[in-house]
Amino acid sequence: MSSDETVVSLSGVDVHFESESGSLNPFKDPQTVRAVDDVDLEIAENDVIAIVGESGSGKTTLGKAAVGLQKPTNGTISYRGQDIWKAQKRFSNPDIPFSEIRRSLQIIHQDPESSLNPHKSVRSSLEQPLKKWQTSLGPEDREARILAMLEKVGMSPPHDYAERYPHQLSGGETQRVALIRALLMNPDLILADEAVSALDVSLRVEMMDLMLDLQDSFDTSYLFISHDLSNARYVAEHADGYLGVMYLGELVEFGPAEEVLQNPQHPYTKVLRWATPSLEITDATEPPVRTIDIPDPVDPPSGCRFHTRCPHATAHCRDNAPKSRSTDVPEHRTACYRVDEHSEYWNAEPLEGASLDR
Ligand SMILES: Nc1ncnc2c1ncn2[C@@H]1O[C@H](COP(=O)(O)OP(=O)(O)OP(=O)(O)O)[C@@H](O)[C@H]1O
Repeated sequence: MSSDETVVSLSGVDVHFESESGSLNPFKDPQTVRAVDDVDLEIAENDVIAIVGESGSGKTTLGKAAVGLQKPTNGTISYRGQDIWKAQKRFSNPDIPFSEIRRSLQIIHQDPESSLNPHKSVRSSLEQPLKKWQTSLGPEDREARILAMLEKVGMSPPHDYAERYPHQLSGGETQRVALIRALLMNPDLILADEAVSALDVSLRVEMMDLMLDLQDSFDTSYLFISHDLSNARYVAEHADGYLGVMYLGELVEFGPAEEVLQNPQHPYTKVLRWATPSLEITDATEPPVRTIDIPDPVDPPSGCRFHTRCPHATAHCRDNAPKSRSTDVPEHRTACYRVDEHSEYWNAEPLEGASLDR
């Protein structure tokens, strides 16, 4: 992590959901989806962390947990050392009040229209956070602040945009308003959940550049979630940030973005890299997996969850779940036995179709 102070810290976080199959069939036990399993993550001031993984790997659930919108089943989530969920309890008398935590942890969604009230003008939507959190600002200062922000994000003339309603904005403009709205709260962390995925490809880079540009002026951190490694990489590399890779609820690799991309240690990260043509790192035509089938998160494989697909899996991987461990590079960690030269992995029998080849 950077030397700045930690804003949000997740320690041993699980988020498990009871699936609804039990209600459809009362004789069947409800099943548990392990959306997030045993994740540790530290987000420091001014950090940019991009989390990437296939659909259903638990990215959104992890992000929501980090900003206090999803209660963990196990583990703790703290904001500047204050347990977020303890702060919510009545009579808990926390060091940091929950309202302050709520303000400091903001979210922008894939579909920003859902976070803007269709019956409110842009001005009115942006006034709300200022009225609530910047009570010293009078109406004129508020107006000046809003117009300056609209201008800053390229929505010019700002007076005209301030009058508009969400249906009069393009997708990119709506997303900019959602970003301004989050920033006006002066947050420490913004969860950007697939924030650029719905935009046209040409607008994505523009929006990501804008987010990074504003990060400097607002001193905020981003937890940027994407199923698309090119977007995650763009944001994390440009900010000199971190990249985390999720697979079936687990954070299987984490580290400085450039290091994770240039020197991936988890075989699943290599699959993602292979599947991202813009990276142009490999000319292999076949994906580096034994099977393309993704297991059911309700019933994940034993041991290492990637062992059913991994080209290097052994019986040791099938029978034992690897803990996240450090690689040779500072801050780079992965949940794969292959980084430990003393692991029993190296003496175990490769699974059918797999090999130990490095
Ligand atoms: N409220 C819920 N109740 C039951 N299961 C849930 C709930 N929210 C998420 N899940 C399940 O948890 C798993 C992880 O979901 P999550 O949305 O976090 O993944 P994701 O990586 O963000 O995927 P996507 O990009 O498709 O949203 C999925 O199997 C999903 O069906």
